[in-house]
Amino acid sequence: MTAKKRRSKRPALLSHSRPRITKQAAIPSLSSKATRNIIRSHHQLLKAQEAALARKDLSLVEKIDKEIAANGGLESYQLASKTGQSLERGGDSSVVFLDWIRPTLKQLEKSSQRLKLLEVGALSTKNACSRNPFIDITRIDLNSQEPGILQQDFMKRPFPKDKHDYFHAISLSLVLNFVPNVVGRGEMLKRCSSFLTSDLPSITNFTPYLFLVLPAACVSNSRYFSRERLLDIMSSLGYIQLQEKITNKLIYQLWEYHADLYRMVTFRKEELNPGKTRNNFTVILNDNNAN
Ligand SMILES: C[S@@+](CC[C@H](N)C(=O)[O-])C[C@H]1O[C@@H](n2cnc3c(N)ncnc32)[C@H](O)[C@@H]1O
Repeated sequence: MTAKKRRSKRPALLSHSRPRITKQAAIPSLSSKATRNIIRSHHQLLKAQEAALARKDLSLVEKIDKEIAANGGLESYQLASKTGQSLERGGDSSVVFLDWIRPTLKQLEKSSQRLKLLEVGALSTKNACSRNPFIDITRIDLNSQEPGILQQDFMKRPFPKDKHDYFHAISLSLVLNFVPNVVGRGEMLKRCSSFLTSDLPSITNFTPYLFLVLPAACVSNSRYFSRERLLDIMSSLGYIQLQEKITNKLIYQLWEYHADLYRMVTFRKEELNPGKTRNNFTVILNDNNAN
């Protein structure tokens, strides 16, 4: 009898992502292995830099800065992420969001109002949401790749001053996991609600949305995080989960924001799923009222 070759079961890595869900044109220049390596290495360097910063080791911070630049910096990371969105090995996550909010958009068809969407971490002006006539998108990114994307750090975006500065929905697709600082991730989630409004008169009792996409491994294979922990955090921030889709690589969620449900709770880093092969992804939420 011949011995069957056994495939070793590796734990899911955070850099593996993207299901096939779009007809977008392929960007064939990078192999999927190269794409994964660039994404993984960028995340690792940001994480190492964050740790060096916490230790006030400024020479290491500078050294890592140079290493990031030598690897092509944020631009090369964005190219790798875009490749992940291409037909060959990925998908445009906004297709999922669009599918979920179609009934809402249907209600806007007979009105002149549009669903105002803030897309944080936008890599393209041509995704499915951008092509929908009932959505009015504002796109921002730390490093803008196109004229239709405003170069802006969401964490520094000025808080709304009048009703035009609010949004009916925010998309955070593969952005939260990009934030290297675990407290910063909590701050990012908290900050979203300050930009959301339920003021959409054409729809009775409209409630604003948050569309969240993360690598599945963040919730399925982390020592310090889980779907339940994410649900607890989002509930404390006033969100109710409407939709969820989990693939081998990504978790997509649609949340509805209710300001009256907000009850700030502190969530610290704690071991939820022990295991040597797990990753360390987590989100810390501090009760500091710093919205
Ligand atoms: C992996 S890409 C994801 C892009 C796209 N949303 C997607 O789903 O494929 C992450 C993007 O988020 C951007 N980003 C991360 N933190 C941000 C912040 N605080 N403000 C604006 N953009 C941010 C990065 O510059 C990067 O282009």
